[in-house]
Amino acid sequence: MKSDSNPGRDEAADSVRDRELGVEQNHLDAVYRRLEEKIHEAEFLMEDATKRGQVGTPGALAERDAQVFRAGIHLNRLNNEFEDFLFGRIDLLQGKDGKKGPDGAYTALEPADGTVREDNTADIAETLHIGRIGVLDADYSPLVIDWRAPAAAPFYRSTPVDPGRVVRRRVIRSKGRKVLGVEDDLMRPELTAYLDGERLPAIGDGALMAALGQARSHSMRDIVASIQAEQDQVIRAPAASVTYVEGGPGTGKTAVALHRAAYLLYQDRRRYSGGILIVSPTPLLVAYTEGVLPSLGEEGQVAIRAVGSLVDGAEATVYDSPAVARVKGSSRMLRVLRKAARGALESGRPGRSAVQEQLAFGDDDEPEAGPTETPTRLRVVAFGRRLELDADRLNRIRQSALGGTAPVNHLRPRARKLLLDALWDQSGAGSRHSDPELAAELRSSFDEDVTSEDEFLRFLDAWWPELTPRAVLSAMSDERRLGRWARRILNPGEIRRLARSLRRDALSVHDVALLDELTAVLGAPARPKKRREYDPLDQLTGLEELMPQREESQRERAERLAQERTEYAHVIVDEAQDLTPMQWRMVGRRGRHATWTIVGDPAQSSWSDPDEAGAARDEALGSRPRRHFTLTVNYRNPSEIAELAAKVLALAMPGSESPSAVRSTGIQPRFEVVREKAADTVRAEAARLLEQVDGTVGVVVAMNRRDEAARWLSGLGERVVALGSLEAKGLEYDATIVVSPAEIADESPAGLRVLYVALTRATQQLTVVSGERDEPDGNGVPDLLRD
Ligand SMILES: Nc1ncnc2c1ncn2[C@@H]1O[C@H](COP(=O)(O)OP(=O)(O)OP(=O)(O)O)[C@@H](O)[C@H]1O
Repeated sequence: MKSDSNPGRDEAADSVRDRELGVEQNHLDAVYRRLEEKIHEAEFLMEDATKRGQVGTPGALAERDAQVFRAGIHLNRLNNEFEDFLFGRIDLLQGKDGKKGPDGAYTALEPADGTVREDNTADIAETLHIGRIGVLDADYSPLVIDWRAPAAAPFYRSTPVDPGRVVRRRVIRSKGRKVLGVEDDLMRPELTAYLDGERLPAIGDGALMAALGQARSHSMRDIVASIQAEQDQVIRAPAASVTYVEGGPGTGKTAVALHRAAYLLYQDRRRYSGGILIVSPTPLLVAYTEGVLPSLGEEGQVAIRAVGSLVDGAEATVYDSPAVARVKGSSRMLRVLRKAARGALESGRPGRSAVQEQLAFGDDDEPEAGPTETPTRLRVVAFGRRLELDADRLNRIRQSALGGTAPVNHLRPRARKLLLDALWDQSGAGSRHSDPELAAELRSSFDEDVTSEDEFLRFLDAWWPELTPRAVLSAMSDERRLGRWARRILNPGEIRRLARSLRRDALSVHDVALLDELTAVLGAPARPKKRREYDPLDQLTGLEELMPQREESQRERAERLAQERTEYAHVIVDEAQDLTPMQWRMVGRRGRHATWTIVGDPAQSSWSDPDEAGAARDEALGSRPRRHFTLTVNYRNPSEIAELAAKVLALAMPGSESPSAVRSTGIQPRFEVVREKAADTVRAEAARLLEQVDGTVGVVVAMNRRDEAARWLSGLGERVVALGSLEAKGLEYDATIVVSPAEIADESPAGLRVLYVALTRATQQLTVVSGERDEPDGNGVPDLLRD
């Protein structure tokens, strides 16, 4: 790791470094002066807009609104205290032509002929500073180029093999308004370049290594200052259709996906006002990645949701056993759910109202005991006559209504109409008038007569209740009934396990996809309309739609819109290899008209049947063309850890290649064997690692040991956490302890791939703790990790 206090640095180098820091400090000062001017401008605009509001004509009010909105966004972005707001700089040679882009920078990628002189010297023609958002000087020259602008691309794309116009790439580290350090990479090391007659120096050992060596916290950092060329290709890939990215552990897939969201918004904000959805496998990964987009200046338009929280109101964190998960995730469930939706209707009225059901997603909610008895007879009095439909007739009416293909809840009006037809026939009133107009009038008053009777309404509610997804799911917890609905689709063991798991209180991650499917099968119940705040101005002007609600800030408004959104303009799926077929259907419904970015690694898949999931994914994506990318460099694990993990990869997916690790630490993984109690061994090792690293320590255990492992670590502080194997997805720690590889590998048919995930979480140190089941050798190396 590079350090600013390298003792070997001589005085001359120190003075060059100080001078360069001074140069960057001057530039940063100029940027902040300009930002302050812009903030004042925005504040003035806001004030001016508020005054317009007092004029009160519809035109002035609409204009006020638009102005407040724009100025508000501007202020928000400028006031955001960005850590290292300005982070990069490139020094470039003269371009082939003299054309400039909208950001004031020259557009040519290649240098003009003759720019490099025969003695390998050249002059720097252009210097660009790169930052989180763009800032133009008062004369419209670029003070800072937004990292997503085309002019910033060479900062990421240029390599010594293909340098383009870039001579030197510099990463600037600052805190608040103070420049702390610079790291230079020379893209044309053979060249002696001059800037304003002075030789261009290079400081430091390179930005990437400096970034990778930093201690990890429980939040992911953006990589905007050190995005690598192959990653940049993905981030800036055109949004059309499907961008498909594969890469091994630590290749930056999650980081790239997040930066791509920010890039797409920058490129076409209007188009993505339809929202970007990022689907993440676990709430832990959501929490870990949540801060990255705000650090890039983006909030509001992007929703990061765990796959267990995609359905409104559901917040599932419970994991099913692998055997149950395999059933719930399989596309066979589709047929079971369709049968259950119709079957639940015949079983009778659910115990709670639709509104209660809507609210009944919380973890502590008891699922219902199941539907109450369905009525077998309808008796009403109409036109003074007693009318009655018996069980047989009712059954025929129900079958006829169900003959339609519409969602079950939407067939209720049809069933009601068929009931009324049958009662009308029985009443004999149809023969009273030959005049069609009079007959129609009579029929209409008959219908009114019947439908105003409490008896009829009660009957309809019980006989054709409005079903909610949750009610159907709880009806499926009855093994006998589920057996009927799942006959010849699931085997008896699967039916038993599925029914038992649905009797549990809390919703599991896999239940959420079932609920979503049921919403589609049943038809969405009408949402209660949200009441708007009363705004007297609405009454005056009639500009309801244009006026923002008075007490709602822009951020709240963006959040509310995001909450209400069910479809998105772009969908990004992280850890896509883990989505089950039923989850692909759920995610697919949210992006029916979207463009997509899908990132994943088949070697890390915890789903047992990748082909089945692949088919569901292809169905979700339809015939959209796909653009494939592969990321090849592991930025997380040092080579010592990557080599150990590669042994499991060879078992999990023979023949697949590991990404190459970009650095080595010289520290080999350690092997410990449980002597008496796992608790003591793991706790002692965790305490040791906490001493060794500045950042975090993760202890990964088989899923059924999660709670136990948390107890082992109690009192060791917040830097250390215990995780079930499936929860480790996507996360990283300075050091990890993987407890019993054999237990993790035996958890499910995908166990070896899950173990591969567990072994690739550490940025510095890894300890493997083995029990008896791991059959450790004399050095403590478990069977699965031996050569
Ligand atoms: N260009 C880069 N500069 C600095 N750090 C980087 C770069 N690319 C990736 N990293 C870091 O490498 C680590 C791994 O990145 P990330 O989690 O995005 O990888 P991943 O491919 O999603 O991994 P996994 O498949 O194991 O979940 C993170 O700490 C990330 O910040």
